[in-house]
Amino acid sequence: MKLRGLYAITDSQLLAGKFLSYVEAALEGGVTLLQYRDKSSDEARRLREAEALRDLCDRYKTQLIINDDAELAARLNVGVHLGQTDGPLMPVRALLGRQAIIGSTCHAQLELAEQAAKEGASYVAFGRFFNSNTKPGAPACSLDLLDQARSKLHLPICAIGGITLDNAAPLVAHGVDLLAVVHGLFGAESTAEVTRRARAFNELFKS
Ligand SMILES: Cc1ncc(COP(=O)(O)OP(=O)(O)O)c(N)n1
Ligand SMILES: Cc1nc(C(=O)O)sc1CCOP(=O)(O)O
Ligand SMILES: [Mg+2]
Repeated sequence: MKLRGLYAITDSQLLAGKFLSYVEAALEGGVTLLQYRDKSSDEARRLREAEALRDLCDRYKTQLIINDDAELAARLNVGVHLGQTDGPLMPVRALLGRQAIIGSTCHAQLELAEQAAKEGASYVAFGRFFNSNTKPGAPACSLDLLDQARSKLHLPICAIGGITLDNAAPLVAHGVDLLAVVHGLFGAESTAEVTRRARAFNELFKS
């Protein structure tokens, strides 16, 4: 499966009271990957929500990725996204199998991406590219790094951090395969606007 297009990421606070309706609206507009990102330790709710997302993703033929939690990903037979403090990648690859999608946060460091590629990552994520409401403290990353990454790496490149429809086009022009977005997608006022935004993000990959 080609990993290219919109990578929608959930946010439990932003989506409170409209979680599934907003996610479904995004899937309606087209989502290549959907990440369940919930930083709480409420295991029961996390399992319930992740199962609901898996069922929704099955209906829309979208791939579900769980943030941080390889055990939950294994339980649901879906992919996982790992940051630099979320544990080593290789045992997770062994746990989830060769086909599973495993993403790796590489901040603004090409060496981290080269290491992740060696260890079997399915995609590497660089960021943050713009100011992020969701994660204000994330280290900054430049378009120059994308050019270097594009020439050195042979796996999909994901960009994250403050991405909106107004600032995403240069990222795609610099070789990004996946646009990972929270507020720029789910910060919309209505489900119709979420769907419109998802479609518009995907349009950026067609020109
Ligand atoms: C697609 C994508 N890229 C980066 C991250 C950030 O992961 P991490 O550094 O582990 O931070 P948290 O998201 O866990 O707070 C991500 N989740 N997804
Ligand atoms: C979860 C996350 N990781 C980042 C990184 O730079 O590693 S930025 C980020 C938040 C992305 O949300 P928004 O689209 O609202 O800025
Ligand atoms: Mg993490």
